[in-house]
Amino acid sequence: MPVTITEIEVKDIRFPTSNYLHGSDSMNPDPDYSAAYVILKTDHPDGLEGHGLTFTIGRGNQLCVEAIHALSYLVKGKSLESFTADMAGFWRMITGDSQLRWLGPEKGVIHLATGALVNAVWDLYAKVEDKPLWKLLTDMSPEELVSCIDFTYITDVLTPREAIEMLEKREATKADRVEQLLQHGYPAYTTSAGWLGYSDDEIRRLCREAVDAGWQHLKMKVGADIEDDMKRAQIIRQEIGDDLKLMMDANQKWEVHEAIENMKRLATFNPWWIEEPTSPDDILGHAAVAKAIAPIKVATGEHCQNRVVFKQLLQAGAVDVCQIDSCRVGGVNEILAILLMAAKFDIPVCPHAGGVGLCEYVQHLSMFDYIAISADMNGRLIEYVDHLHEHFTDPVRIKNGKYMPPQQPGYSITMKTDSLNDYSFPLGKVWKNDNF
Ligand SMILES: C[C@H](O)[C@@H](O)[C@@H](O)[C@H](O)C(=O)O
Repeated sequence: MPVTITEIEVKDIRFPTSNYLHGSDSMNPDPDYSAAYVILKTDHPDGLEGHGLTFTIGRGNQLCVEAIHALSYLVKGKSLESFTADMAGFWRMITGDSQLRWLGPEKGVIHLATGALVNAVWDLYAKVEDKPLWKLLTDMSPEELVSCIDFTYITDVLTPREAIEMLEKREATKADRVEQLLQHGYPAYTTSAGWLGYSDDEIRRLCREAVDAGWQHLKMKVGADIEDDMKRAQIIRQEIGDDLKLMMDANQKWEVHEAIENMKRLATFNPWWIEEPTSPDDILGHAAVAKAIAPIKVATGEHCQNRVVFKQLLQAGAVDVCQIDSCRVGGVNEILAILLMAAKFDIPVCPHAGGVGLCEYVQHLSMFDYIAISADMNGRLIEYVDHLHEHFTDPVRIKNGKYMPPQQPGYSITMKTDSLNDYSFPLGKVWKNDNF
């Protein structure tokens, strides 16, 4: 029975910094985590809806909400089947709209909005098929998966034929990896002990708690002040010992030469990777950093605009760890292209998840990557931050430092109705007494 998207609601959801207990990073000192949230209402007899969001911060959310409104005419009144029959065509229709394309193309606010809308369609698709998104993707044939991808501008590194061959290689053993995941989960790392702004005692306490909870990999923020970074790294190493992996994240703070100089100093604490050492647009800068600080790895991707920029990061040897972001690029379709390109270059994918709803989203992507593309969990981790999960109807489940596969149908991004009401900006109960 065809399912029609009858109405589209877009909400401006904001969580004041004081509502979740963490410090900050070198570029976002006071982030009100926010979601430009979209609901696709349908005529499905069970009232199924597609939900999607894009993670932004505070005031920026408003622009994203407006951009989703602007795109929604492309989806409203259409049937889900008209999209799923040609997923790549659906994606091209959204990103190629001649009235809106000029705003990007495929970058910035309009592409964040694309991510929210496209992911909402995938959420609806998975709910209609009664499967969690990772399983929906897993059950697709190589041809079906490849038919979801827009290969425009990437055929110099990946053709549809090659993508099908890569996926075919994994077909026979997919079921074993599903079993493995259901039993043991997917490895993760925590960012929660490493924010800026904690006292030394708090850092020690958070590190101890993280070690006791079974975390083997921890990430700390750097970039505000190198002396402070050295001091905090020393405290963290004292608490977690030499064997656990420590990652560092500069959130784009440094010039290329500063990144190299600072990482040569921080090397004494044996960091596994440095994340976003400089501008996310500076591919050659990342390549220079990677060359100068090896064997410390360079990780980036949470602000990478689209598959074309990912392609160049990979081609230039500028990235050792590919950090896809489920909302910044244009949703599941574009993520599939990036996962396949990363696999071709033999670069592990460790998704970015420090935001609202990102953990809920990216677990599906990493699990699918393992089952159908990489077939490997070595050196691959999903980021975990421990706040705001209580707002979701199907929050992530972590056991012994591992993500357990979600079981409910959809893309795990549906927020509770009370949360949507209370945190709506500016009239939800959390905001309504504030003066703006
Ligand atoms: C403002 C956010 O919390 C960022 O600090 C966060 O996304 C971060 O870059 C991360 O890697 O998790």
